[in-house]
Amino acid sequence: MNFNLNFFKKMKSFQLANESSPLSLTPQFILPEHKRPHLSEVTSLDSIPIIDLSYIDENPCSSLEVAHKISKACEEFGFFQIVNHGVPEQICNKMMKAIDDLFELPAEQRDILFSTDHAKNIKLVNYYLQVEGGEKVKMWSECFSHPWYPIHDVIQLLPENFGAQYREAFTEYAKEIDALVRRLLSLLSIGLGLEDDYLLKKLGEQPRLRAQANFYPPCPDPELTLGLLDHTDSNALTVLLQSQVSGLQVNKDGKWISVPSIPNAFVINLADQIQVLSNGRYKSVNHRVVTNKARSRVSMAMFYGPNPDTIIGPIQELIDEEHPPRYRNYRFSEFLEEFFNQQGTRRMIKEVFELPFNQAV
Ligand SMILES: O=C(O)CCC(=O)C(=O)O
Ligand SMILES: [Fe+2]
Repeated sequence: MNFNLNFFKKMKSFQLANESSPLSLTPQFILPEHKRPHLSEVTSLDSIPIIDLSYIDENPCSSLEVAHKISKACEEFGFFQIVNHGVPEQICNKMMKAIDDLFELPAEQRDILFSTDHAKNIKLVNYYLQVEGGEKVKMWSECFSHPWYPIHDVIQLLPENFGAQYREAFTEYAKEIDALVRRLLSLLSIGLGLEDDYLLKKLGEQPRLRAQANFYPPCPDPELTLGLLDHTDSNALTVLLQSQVSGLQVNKDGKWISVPSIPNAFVINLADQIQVLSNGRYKSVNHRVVTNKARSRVSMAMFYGPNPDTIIGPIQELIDEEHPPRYRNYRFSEFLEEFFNQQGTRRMIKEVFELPFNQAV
C-alpha cells in the first residue's frame, strides 16, 4: 500500500470538516494530564498474536488448531492479527485509497457529512472527551461512520464526483469482510466448544453492521492528545485494516502495547457482546490510537454486531457452578441506548449489565 504521494499534501494542512481554519494544536485538543498517552510508558516487550489462516485451507483438520490459537488470543489479549486470510490485497488497497481520497476532499465538501447528532446513521464525526465540569476536548482525528449495508444510502450523501469511487471500493470490500467475519465467528464458536455456526446464529439475521473510516492527521505534539481515546467496541467483532503507519495500542494488564502495522494483515478485536456471550472468557479490551508527528494514518473498522432485537447474555453452555453468569440478559437495543447515553462521558456500558458475583440470571 503506497500513500506516499499524498503524504506531503497532508503534511501541509488538514482542516476538520467543522472548522474554519487548518488544524493546529490549540487548547481544545489538549487532554488533561491523566488522559494523555504517556508514550514513554508504552511497552514493546509484548505484542498481540499473529495467526496464519492459510493452514485451514490447506488442511481442514487444522481448523481446530487455529481455533485454539484464536481462543487463547481472545482470552489473553482480546486482540490478534490475521495473515493469509484470503481477502485480495488489491481490494484492501482500493478501500484504503478511497478513504484517503475522502479525507483529501476540501473541508467544505466534507462538511455536508459532518454531524454531532449521535442518532444520525451516516456522519462524519470528530469525537471528544467530555471532561468533568462540562468542557469538551477534541480528538485529533476525523471519522466517517456509516452502515455497512445497504451501501446505496451512504453513497447518495457523498459528493457526486466522489461517491461512485467509494461505493465501488466499499461494496467489494464489504463482501469480502462479510465472508471473513463468518469464518472468524465459526472459529470463535469452535474455540468456545460450541457448534461452528453457534455465534453467527446467535447474533441473529440482519446483524447490525457499521463501518468507520478513520483519519489521523500528523500532530505537532503526540504527547498532548490522542487520535482516539481509550474505549472498547460495543459490537460483537471488529475487523480493522490499518495503513502502513501504526498508532493503535491495546491495553494488557494495565500496560499499553502497540500494534505494529503488518502488510496484508487484519487486526481482529473482540467487542463487548462476545465478552458477554462468552461469560467473560473472551475479553473486549480497551484500545486507543496515538498520533505521530510525521505521517497521517488511515484505518477502516468494520463492526459486526447483533440484530438490535437479539437477546444477549452468557451462553447457557458456558455457565456452570464454577462459572456462574456474570451478566444479566438484555436486548441489544437496550445496550445501544446505554451506549448513546454515555457517549463522550464514561463509556462503561457492559458494566451496567454485570450481575453481582454468583447471582443467577
Ligand atoms: O484506527 C484504529 O487503529 C482503531 C480504530 C478504532 O478503534 C475504532 O474505530 O473503534
Ligand atoms: Fe475501536
